[in-house]
Amino acid sequence: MSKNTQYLVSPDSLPIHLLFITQGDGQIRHGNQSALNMFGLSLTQLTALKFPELLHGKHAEIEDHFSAASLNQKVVQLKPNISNKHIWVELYANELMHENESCICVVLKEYSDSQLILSEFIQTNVLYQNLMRITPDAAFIIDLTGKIICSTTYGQTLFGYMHADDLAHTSIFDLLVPQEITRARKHFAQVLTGTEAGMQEYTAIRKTGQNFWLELNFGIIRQQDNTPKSIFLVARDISQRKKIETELQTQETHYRTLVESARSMILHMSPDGHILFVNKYAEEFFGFAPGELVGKHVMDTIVPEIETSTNRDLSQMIEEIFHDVNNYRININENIRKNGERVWVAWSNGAIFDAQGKLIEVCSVGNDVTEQRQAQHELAEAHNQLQLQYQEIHLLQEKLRDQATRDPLTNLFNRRYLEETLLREMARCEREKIPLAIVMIDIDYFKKTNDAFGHEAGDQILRSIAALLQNHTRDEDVVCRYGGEEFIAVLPGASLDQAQKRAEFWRSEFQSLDFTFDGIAHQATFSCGVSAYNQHGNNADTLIKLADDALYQAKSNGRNQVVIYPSTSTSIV
Ligand SMILES: Nc1nc2c(ncn2[C@@H]2O[C@H](COP(=O)(O)OP(=O)(O)OP(=O)(O)O)[C@@H](O)[C@H]2O)c(=O)[nH]1
Repeated sequence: MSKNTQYLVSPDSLPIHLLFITQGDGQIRHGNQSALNMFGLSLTQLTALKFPELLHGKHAEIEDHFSAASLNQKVVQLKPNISNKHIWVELYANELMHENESCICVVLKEYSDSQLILSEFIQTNVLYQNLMRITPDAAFIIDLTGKIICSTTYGQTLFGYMHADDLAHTSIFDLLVPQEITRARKHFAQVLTGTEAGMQEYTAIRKTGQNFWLELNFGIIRQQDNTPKSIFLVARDISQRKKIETELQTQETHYRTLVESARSMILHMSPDGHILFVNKYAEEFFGFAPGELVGKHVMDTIVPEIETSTNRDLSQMIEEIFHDVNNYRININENIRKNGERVWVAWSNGAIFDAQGKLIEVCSVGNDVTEQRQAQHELAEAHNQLQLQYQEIHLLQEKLRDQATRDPLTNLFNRRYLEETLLREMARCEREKIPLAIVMIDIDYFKKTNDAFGHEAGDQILRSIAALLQNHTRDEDVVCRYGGEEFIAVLPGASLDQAQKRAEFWRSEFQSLDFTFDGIAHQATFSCGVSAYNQHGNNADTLIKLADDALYQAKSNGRNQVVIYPSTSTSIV
């Protein structure tokens, strides 16, 4: 309105409280019917007053000088005549022409109950006033109908509002999704009647329309007579917590589904060995009813004291598992069903620690390996059997090999073995640059002995020579029965001279043996021919042949003597 505006509508017909006062001294010039009603005064009474006389309490800032600017948007308390109650009003002032004179038109806007409460609240309660100023929470003062009187800055931004006034007069219930309102009102009513004091969770709605989780916690602000005056409300955005809770719940559901559908036994034990949890499969496997195992000690239910096949003390094992579960990451042990049946289970164990690192549970996952164990057992048995059979076969082979290489009468190696050995030993001596000699032995007049005392006597002599040669040769020497009464000794490392000496020793020893056949004393002798590798020849046949030649020479010379083949090359020794 401009300064010189004349109004055409009668102020009395307007449903608002209007006063016209003179600028400067505040003399009331006019009041409309609505204003007269509010004050309970006649127009004459009202116009006899100056504006300050209508005020309750001190309002120094507007008492000195009255102008539209000084009055506009001031909140004041008035004292009407009609009641003892004082009225809070907000003034909206402007200049205009009244009966051709410039004056101030003041609209008196009555404060709502909630504004009144807030005004009183702020003036009277320093604690809450400060609380609202400093609290980082979304805090609200609401009236007893749920209308917001004031809020902290975070209270506004939580709901997506920018200014304090945006939320004023809004019901807290209108900030929730519609389907939550009934429950919230019930909660609120319970708070007021004192039957429900706690906090509750709701789905709230932001200015943008976005939903979010909210926790509301109501506290009653009481008057001196203990009647509720208003509500202090703290609202918390719990969306993040709810998200985590939902995720946890989902994970828990997944875990539970996994655990309950698993075809493995899953068991949690406390550090003293009591069963804290066991899945359905484990209950069925061990033959217990649902819930029957929980609370029981493993040693009283599924773990026997002693393992039957190994005699292992299983109570000791349980103790050790809790002492250091890492040593029992995997353990296969005997368990026992409710019906007493023994079963084998492969358990894999893991420790569960609390935040302080203390072991609080052992979680074990088990699989029935009874059949595998049985199969393993049978396999081991079969393996043992095979091992035995193999040993037998090996012995038999050894025996057969022995039989194939040994002479049954004297147990000396036979001619075939000699041929193999001689070739091998010659090669070795060649490699190692050591000498090798052979001695060929033939019993003298053996035919006569046989003829005189029988074949058995001859055999006895043959066995005696064999024993003599075996007892007086080195390990690496090889003694063979070469023919009927012929023997060959292969002497690796022996020079011609050493071989001769050895043969001489055998000859002399044999000569001194006393035989008695049919009660008649008998003395036997043999002759020897000696040849040496390289000196006389460098192949087996030649070596044997030359030894035989030397032997022939011994026989020709009269027998019972050792002859070495005449040297044909320089000795390597
Ligand atoms: N008892 C017995 N006699 C055997 C065995 N093998 C061969 N003889 C006998 O040995 C004798 C060998 O006779 P001869 O070859 O004439 O040789 P010798 O009688 O010893 O005559 P010299 O060698 O010239 O001294 C034969 O009578 C064979 O029967 C045997 O395994 N046991």
